[in-house]
Amino acid sequence: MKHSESSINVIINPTSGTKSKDYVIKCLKKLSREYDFHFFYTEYPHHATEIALESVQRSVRYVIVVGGDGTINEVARALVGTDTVLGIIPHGSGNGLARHLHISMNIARAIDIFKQNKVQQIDYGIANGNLFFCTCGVGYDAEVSEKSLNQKKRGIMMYAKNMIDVFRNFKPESYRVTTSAGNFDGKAFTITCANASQYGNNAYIAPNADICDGKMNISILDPLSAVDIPRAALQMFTKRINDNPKLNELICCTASIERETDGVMHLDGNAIYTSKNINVEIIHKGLNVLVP
Ligand SMILES: Nc1ncnc2c1ncn2[C@@H]1O[C@H](COP(=O)(O)OP(=O)(O)OP(=O)(O)O)[C@@H](O)[C@H]1O
Repeated sequence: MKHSESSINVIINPTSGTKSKDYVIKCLKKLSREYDFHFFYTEYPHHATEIALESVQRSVRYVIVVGGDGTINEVARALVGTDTVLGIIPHGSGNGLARHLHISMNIARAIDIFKQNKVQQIDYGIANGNLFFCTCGVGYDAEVSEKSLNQKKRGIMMYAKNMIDVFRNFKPESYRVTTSAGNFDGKAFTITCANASQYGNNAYIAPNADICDGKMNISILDPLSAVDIPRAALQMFTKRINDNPKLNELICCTASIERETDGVMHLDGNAIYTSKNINVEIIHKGLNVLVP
């Protein structure tokens, strides 16, 4: 790995999203007289973390991700608490963090971020030792993420199919959520700890979440039946989910979620298995990110 403090490491996940990465590489290569880009292609899950860790060790100033929220998570977890700055060229299926930060989905405009060099410190979350930057949660969303694990096909159509398949057999679990802002006790469709306001694709689960306030917005949806889904979906895409009478919101820095058994949890849309008790906390302004 060739590095210097002025170099910019670009980590490309060739499998993220549904579009070819050729155009973005071509655009970046056009700028190679002005910027000292070094390109790295991920070859397997978590490879991005290894490349990012090595970049930090070598004091690389910027690490740019060409990928989606999963790749961003793998890179950003190596950058937290360091001076290395994360750049995002959105190329995933949902691009929740990029959308929250108003980074353009237009590649040429997203690349313009280098020229402005505006750096913002953002918060991130830790759930049972696992980092997240957008959202983490349990319940329906986590089960949909679990179904998407190891599926080769990506994109919104695949995700929509998984959502329908999971909904058919979904049984809400009972939870106890304890926070300094209040508690929740009962069955829930989904519990989402939102550092950013959306899951991706402009589906806003916590429209008022502020990524720099040192807090998370925990959105808890009571059990939903099939007739409740169209309204809840419409409200998510129009930033009005807080109008839904089945939504409970707790805004806090730390939370404990207790459920009936160990099970699945998602972090930025990627499912992992964890214990029945989940401790979540927000770390204030722990990551430097290039923003428009
Ligand atoms: N070469 C590779 N082969 C298979 N999987 C990979 C490879 N490189 C990275 N990955 C995995 O691909 C996963 C998905 O990437 P990513 O989340 O960026 O795309 P996405 O799911 O399409 O977008 P989004 O998360 O925004 O919806 C990551 O979790 C990462 O571990």
